[in-house]
Amino acid sequence: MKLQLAIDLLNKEEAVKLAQEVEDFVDIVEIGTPIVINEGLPSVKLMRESLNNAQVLADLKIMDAAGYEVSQAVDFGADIVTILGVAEDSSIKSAIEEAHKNGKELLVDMIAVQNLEKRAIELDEMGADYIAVHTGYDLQAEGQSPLESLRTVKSVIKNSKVAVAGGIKPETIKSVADENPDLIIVGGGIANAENPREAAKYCRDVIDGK
Ligand SMILES: O=C([C@H](O)CO)[C@H](O)[C@H](O)COP(=O)(O)O
Repeated sequence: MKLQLAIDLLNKEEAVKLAQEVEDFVDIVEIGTPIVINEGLPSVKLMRESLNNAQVLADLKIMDAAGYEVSQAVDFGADIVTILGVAEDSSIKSAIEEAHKNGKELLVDMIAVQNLEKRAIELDEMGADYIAVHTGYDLQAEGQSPLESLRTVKSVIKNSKVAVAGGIKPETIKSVADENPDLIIVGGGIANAENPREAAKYCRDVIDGK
């Protein structure tokens, strides 16, 4: 099981500082959508150049022109790029093809997908590397969590890895880890913690079963 730190609400220099502080405990560092919107792909490049071993995920949430967008993110140093599960099949397929051509991975974000089971089966067959169930900020504000969706998607896919995101905190990560996803994504639970390094270590220990 891998741990990803999602960084959303900082500028790129602050994001690098946070990532370096917790890099020992995380497998993947995400440059979140708000950072990409505010500062563009140079934020991905700066993160890639600033880390030692962690992979860098560019949370582009691609919807169209997918092959091109993936190629750009890869050129700027992304190891994993995200696309939305509600995108057209042709977009998903070209994104997968472009990522794999470059030895990189594609994560499909299931935010706003209505029929999770059906779409997860289709994405699995298309060859998505990760299928991520995700309760976004706006539904978190309504009290929703991604646990039930995680169970649904896990029960139907055969080849893709399953990721889970949305409001996961050190206090709740154990209940998520118990479902055995391949990747747990924690954003504010680490980034907004009083001591982010301690929060990241705690999450790592739970994932490692310590
Ligand atoms: O993808 C995200 C969200 O849509 C804002 O861009 C977050 O990175 C994701 O939800 C993880 O962050 P937390 O919910 O704060 O754990």
